[in-house]
Amino acid sequence: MAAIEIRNLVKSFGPVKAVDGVSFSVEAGSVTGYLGPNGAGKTTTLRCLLGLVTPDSGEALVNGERYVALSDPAAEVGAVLEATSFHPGRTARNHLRILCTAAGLPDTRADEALEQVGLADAAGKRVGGFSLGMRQRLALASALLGRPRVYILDEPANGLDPAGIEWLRGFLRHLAHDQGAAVLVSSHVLAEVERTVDDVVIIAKGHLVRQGSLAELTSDGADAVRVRAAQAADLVPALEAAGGAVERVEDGLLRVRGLDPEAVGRIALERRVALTEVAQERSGLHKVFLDLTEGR
Ligand SMILES: Nc1ncnc2c1ncn2[C@@H]1O[C@H](COP(=O)(O)OP(=O)(O)OP(=O)(O)O)[C@@H](O)[C@H]1O
Repeated sequence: MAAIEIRNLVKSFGPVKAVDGVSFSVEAGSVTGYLGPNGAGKTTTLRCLLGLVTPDSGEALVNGERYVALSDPAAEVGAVLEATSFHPGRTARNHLRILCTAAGLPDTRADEALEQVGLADAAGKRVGGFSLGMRQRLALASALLGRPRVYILDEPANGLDPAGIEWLRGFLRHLAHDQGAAVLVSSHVLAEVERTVDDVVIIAKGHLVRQGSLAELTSDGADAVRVRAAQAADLVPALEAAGGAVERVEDGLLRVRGLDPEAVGRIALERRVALTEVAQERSGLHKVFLDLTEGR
């Protein structure tokens, strides 16, 4: 049984099909990035998983159950949703203690969770004065309270500075790889999660576009360099001698695998061939995501 399972999920809001037949699963011990442009349907999917939205059809299951059927939700799944609201007058510690009480957890979990997210020093401060990044950490602390093994995080990197994003990366990987948790993390910025995730699910306009492992996403080996030159044919022997696999796309246009643009440029210079174009072509999931998000 997968820790998180989405099966043929469909949800419309009036005429808008927010999620239209999406299926994927997340296993324990791995971080899955749920990626897509703004409005793709990511938040709706996650809200279905957390029982906040009722699907029109299909299923969104945590540990094989619908969220509403979980007997002790705080101990099974931790969530960070977009735009979590906090009472501004409450301290971080009190905010978490209230959640502990509601979930039947000891108060001591509040300080432990604050420590885990690096907010121990701010435990007694009012949340109203917190930066967006601190609020994100506090939201994450609330997800940790019941020590669940499944995490559903909607854009958790929002508002974090580069150091915060680096910290979050290490933290999510630790949860999954060292503690065996299943982590599903949404983002509309590929670069944010690229070094965090093991697997990737990409959606756009409510449809699943691609899913695969990170290895497939970043399969540099399959990336190619586009080379355009009037005398492109003169370059072929030298490119091949340097280890490139050359495809002749059309007269004056080559696609070279196994060499980077810099190496191609150096060879062209040595051969005195004037290039009119030299560009990295992305393949696989990387290209799919860029095609979906470019210009947005
Ligand atoms: N409660 C709602 N009422 C009406 N339309 C909604 C509602 N929630 C979502 N939508 C619409 O459903 C579509 C998918 O939205 P969703 O928030 O799931 O996308 P997303 O991928 O999370 O986007 P973002 O990255 O901007 O958060 C959008 O067109 C959105 O406007």
